[in-house]
Amino acid sequence: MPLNIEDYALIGDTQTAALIGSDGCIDWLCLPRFDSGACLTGLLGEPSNGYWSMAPAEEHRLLGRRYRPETLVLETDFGCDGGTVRVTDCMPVRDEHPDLVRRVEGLSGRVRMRTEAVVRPNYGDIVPWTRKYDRRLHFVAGPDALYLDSDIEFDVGERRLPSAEFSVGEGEHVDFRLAWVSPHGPPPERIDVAAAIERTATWWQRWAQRCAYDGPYRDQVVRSLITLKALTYSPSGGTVAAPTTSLPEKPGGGLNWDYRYCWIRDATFTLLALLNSGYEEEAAAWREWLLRAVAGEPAQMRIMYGIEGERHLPEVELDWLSGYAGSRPVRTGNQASRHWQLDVYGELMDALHQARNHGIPPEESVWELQCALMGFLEKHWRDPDNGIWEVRGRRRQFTHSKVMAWTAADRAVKAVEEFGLSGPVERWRRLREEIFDDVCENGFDPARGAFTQTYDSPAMDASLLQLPTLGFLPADDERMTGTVTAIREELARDGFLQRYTTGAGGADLDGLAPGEGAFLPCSFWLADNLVMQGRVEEGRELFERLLGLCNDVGLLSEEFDTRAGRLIGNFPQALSHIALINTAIHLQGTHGPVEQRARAGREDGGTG
Ligand SMILES: OC[C@H]1O[C@H](O[C@H]2O[C@H](CO)[C@@H](O)[C@H](O)[C@H]2O)[C@H](O)[C@@H](O)[C@@H]1O
Repeated sequence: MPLNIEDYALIGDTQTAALIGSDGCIDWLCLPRFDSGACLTGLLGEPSNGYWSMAPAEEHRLLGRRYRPETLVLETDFGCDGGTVRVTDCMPVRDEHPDLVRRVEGLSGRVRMRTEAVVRPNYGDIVPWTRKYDRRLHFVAGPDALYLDSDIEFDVGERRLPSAEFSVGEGEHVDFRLAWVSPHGPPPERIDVAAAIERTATWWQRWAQRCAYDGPYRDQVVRSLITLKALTYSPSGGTVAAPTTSLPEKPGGGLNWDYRYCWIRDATFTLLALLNSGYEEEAAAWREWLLRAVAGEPAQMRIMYGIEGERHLPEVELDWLSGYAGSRPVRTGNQASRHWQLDVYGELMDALHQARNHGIPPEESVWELQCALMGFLEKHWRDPDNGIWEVRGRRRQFTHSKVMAWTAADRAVKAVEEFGLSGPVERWRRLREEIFDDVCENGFDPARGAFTQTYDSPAMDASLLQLPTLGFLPADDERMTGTVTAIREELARDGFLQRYTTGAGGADLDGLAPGEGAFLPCSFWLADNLVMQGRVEEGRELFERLLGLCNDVGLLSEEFDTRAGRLIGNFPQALSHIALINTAIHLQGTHGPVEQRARAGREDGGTG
């Protein structure tokens, strides 16, 4: 039986990441980048696909685990008859070699430990050539070469399953370091593991200290910010949606996607969360990534890119992997990269508007790009699209997508009005009004008093909760209060929200089998709406219930299975943590991200 998804913790070096179970086992590690082939892939298959365990050899129990305060350095404590022991894990912030370090420390008594380092490059497909030089193991497989240095000797065995047993007494320690090198590079020098851990802890603490939020949810906000920072590929500034692929939306099912890419949508929300938490530098780096990625013909803009802005992300099934809890297929790449999703234009225009509002220094090419995008949008906003949820059925007239087209027009108008940029503002004003009228006429069901998912169906969609946040209508407009009521009636599961209805009717929309859980970002958006409607305590109550879904180290995945009471989907998921940060700031009553976006849309009666 695999561990539950919530039993994992994240470590990373802002270029890649690993997941460590509460049993001390690393079951997921991609080197050297987030999107590289994993060399430990037990998470998505069998132990033979790679893992690195570290735990007492005899019967034992988990005493607790935690991150060191405001860091991404993980401590896991185990107890057994012989005594207690701590395993400290982290990925040092990148210098010469991508690496992961582990320190085992005796806390009391004497504990016999066992470790197994089954390195299997290319997503667990390859048994590497393994050589041993005293306390160093060398694994080679094609483009991957890894070195495992330790204070003890491993026994490699004939089956190339390196393992070791050793004991630690109180005050003693045993160190390990796994480093990746390019196969033609020189072997890495040995390092001082204790110093690397301290340096890494200090780096994260300094970073976390810049957090401007000082409200009652600071611990959760800082953990979420650290998670976002860990998911941001530092050389380019692009943020991956999650560090994993194919953790299922429904255990045992086929809704398994690769999230190790940068979605314009998710990255835009990240930018807003960072800006509002005091991280202007990261926000500026993100904007640079964005400009590089989308450079070129607006018609060729993608909804997602690789971490360096790559466009070719073909979806492939890894048939040698049995999947997390049998959830097949395991996929790499993402077919959604070929989608037409209208909302990304609005998200991009909004993000650049917010960046200007925050004083991120202007760049000449930015406005040029925005004008080109507007030209494209003017011609195409009426086209059906795949929508914010990336449905794989036929393209539709999604109400949320049209509202995002309105957002693009609105922010273009504001760029001229508020920042003195030049453009055909009259034309954009007319466009904004035309889209507004179109949405109110075709995307609103007067009988139900609610906006609907598409122009041709009465179904509800939680993305419509974004309308007041974007400034399309005030939250207390009766069309919005009606929409919130209808969304809760149709999509609430134990108080949390699904994105849309799957199953009868829904399966047709998606072209995929039904069965997903409550989508956590949408549930935070519901809390935002309640707060904006003045129902602050109701909003807070929902927010605190959502905080209760965080695992023991403060992490959230994309969805929650309300029946099983488990986190599901890729993990940890940036969108969920972004929504957490935004709602926490919103609840604090400052002019947080939600209100700022809403004001941006409303102030001049932008509703046409
Ligand atoms: O559920 C089907 C879709 O799931 C993924 O999309 C979701 O994740 C994206 C990244 O966080 C998010 O931007 C999107 O709004 C979500 O619906 C997956 O990438 C798609 O391929 C898949 O169709």
